[in-house]
Amino acid sequence: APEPALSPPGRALPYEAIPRSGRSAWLNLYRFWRSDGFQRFHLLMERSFQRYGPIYRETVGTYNSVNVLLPRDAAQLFQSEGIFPRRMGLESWIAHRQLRNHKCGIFLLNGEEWRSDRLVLNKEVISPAGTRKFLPFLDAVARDFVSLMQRRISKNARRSLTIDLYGDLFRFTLEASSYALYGERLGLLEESPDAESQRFIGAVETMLRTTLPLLFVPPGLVRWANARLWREHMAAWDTIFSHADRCIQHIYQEFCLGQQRKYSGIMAELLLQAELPLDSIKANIIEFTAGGVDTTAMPLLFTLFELARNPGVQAALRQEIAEAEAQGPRELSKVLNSMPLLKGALKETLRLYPVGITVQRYPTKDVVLQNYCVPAGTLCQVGLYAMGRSPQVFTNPERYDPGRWLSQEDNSFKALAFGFGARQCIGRRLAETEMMLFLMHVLRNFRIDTVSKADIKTVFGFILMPEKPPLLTFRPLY
Ligand code: HEC
Ligand SMILES: C[C@@H](NS(C)(=O)=O)c1cncc(N2C(=O)c3ccc(Cl)cc3C2(C)C)c1
Repeated sequence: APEPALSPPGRALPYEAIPRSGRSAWLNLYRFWRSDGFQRFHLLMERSFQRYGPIYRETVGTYNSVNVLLPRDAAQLFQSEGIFPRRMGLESWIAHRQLRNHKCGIFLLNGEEWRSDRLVLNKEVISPAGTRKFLPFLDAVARDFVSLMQRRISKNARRSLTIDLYGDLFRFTLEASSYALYGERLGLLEESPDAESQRFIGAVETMLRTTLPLLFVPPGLVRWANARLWREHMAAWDTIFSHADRCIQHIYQEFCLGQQRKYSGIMAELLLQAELPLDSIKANIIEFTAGGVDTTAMPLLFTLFELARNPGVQAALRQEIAEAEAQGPRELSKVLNSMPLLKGALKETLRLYPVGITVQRYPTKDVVLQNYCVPAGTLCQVGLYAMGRSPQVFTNPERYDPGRWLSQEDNSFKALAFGFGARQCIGRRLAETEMMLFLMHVLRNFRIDTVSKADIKTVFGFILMPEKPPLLTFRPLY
């Protein structure tokens, strides 16, 4: 076969020369729809990288994307994101906001509108100062979770507890994020959790599940083709908004009555600062409330499972926690910063189970990826799931080894689970501290075991989740 046409040195190959997955866009869409391809989107991407190499182009229906998986290509892509980084829009979510005449939060906004809201929100939600203020709230909820488990264990003679933690983890993350956001306990970790909040958790799950088939198809078509799915999607959104409205009303009422001076959560700080109009505060708080449940519960479940099937790692973490405690009572943020192995465990979990399976950008100027010229405005995606399991990027990728993140090797652009730069996940510090505190208190009080050592199958349901939740056993250490 003739040698592939190599471009003269220094000249990038044309865009059209990028390897393509599947010829016909519409046949791809049909195949996706039929084979439930959306649920296995991350696995299909991994296989495409194995077939076509570190860059390929795919067209599914009206959606066209250039996909990369190597850190240096991610770095190249982020260098050309401009000052208003942009991701793929979520038409069905925007359609709901327009239909109900709600403002959009920063996830759905773009350009100047996004930037002005984001800069105000950063101060309370992701800055070190903001994080230090809501940290104690998350610590209180993590301690309550341990008490809940101890109460349950004391109720059975075997002094251990084997349960499907799914529901409890959703209650924990909603309780924790709501306390940080509203300064109010929902009481989800008590014996009889509040029914309305349970309905909210269900609505977030339904909304995320019904978002999936809406991702790649214009909402107008879906409303006609599958009215029931559309109605279910809208009803879930309405439940989410009415729950958040209730919480916001409580705060707003108290805020108008008298300005208490001590910190009482992110929402109160935003009202006090008055740098955002109330309807913008509401739109963003709703995104944080709904976006703070499944996104953080799933990595906790995956971490507990990996620690259960890697007892050596679990013991090393318990040792690090004990040493951190032995240094005497200190400010919580200092305690968390003295547990690098626990931070590495979270990175390991998000490497193998990235909640958001890709990071997307539209480059604002032509960019060269893998020596191909990609024109400005082309949707580009970094395949996080494929990157995290690629032997080209990580040695022994299948091994759950938190220590790999502490070594001297260059890990830049390898830990992208929260995205990158000015548009990275604004909930990053909330999620990280919530997970660190949860694991610190749980590992200090219990040993985690699991019968099944087999890999968990994952499905993509707008967030990456287990096909079947693993059964875990909690044994008290004392
Ligand atoms: C409290 C809310 C909240 C939590 C908790 C949260 N997120 Fe996010 N996340 C957001 C919002 C809001 C955005 C959109 C930010 C923007 O567009 O400015 C976002 C965006 C992202 C993005 C896209 C970033 C980019 O560069 O495009 C990724 C990836 C992400 N989150 C990952 C995660 C992971 C992983 C977790 C948990 C382990 C998580 N998020 C938990 C609110 C949250
Ligand atoms: C899974 C990952 N997808 S991503 C952003 O990487 O493509 C992700 C990361 N961080 C936050 C989210 N959110 C949700 O889950 C969610 C629910 C309801 C609303 Cl109103 C807003 C949200 C956001 C977008 C905050 C989702």
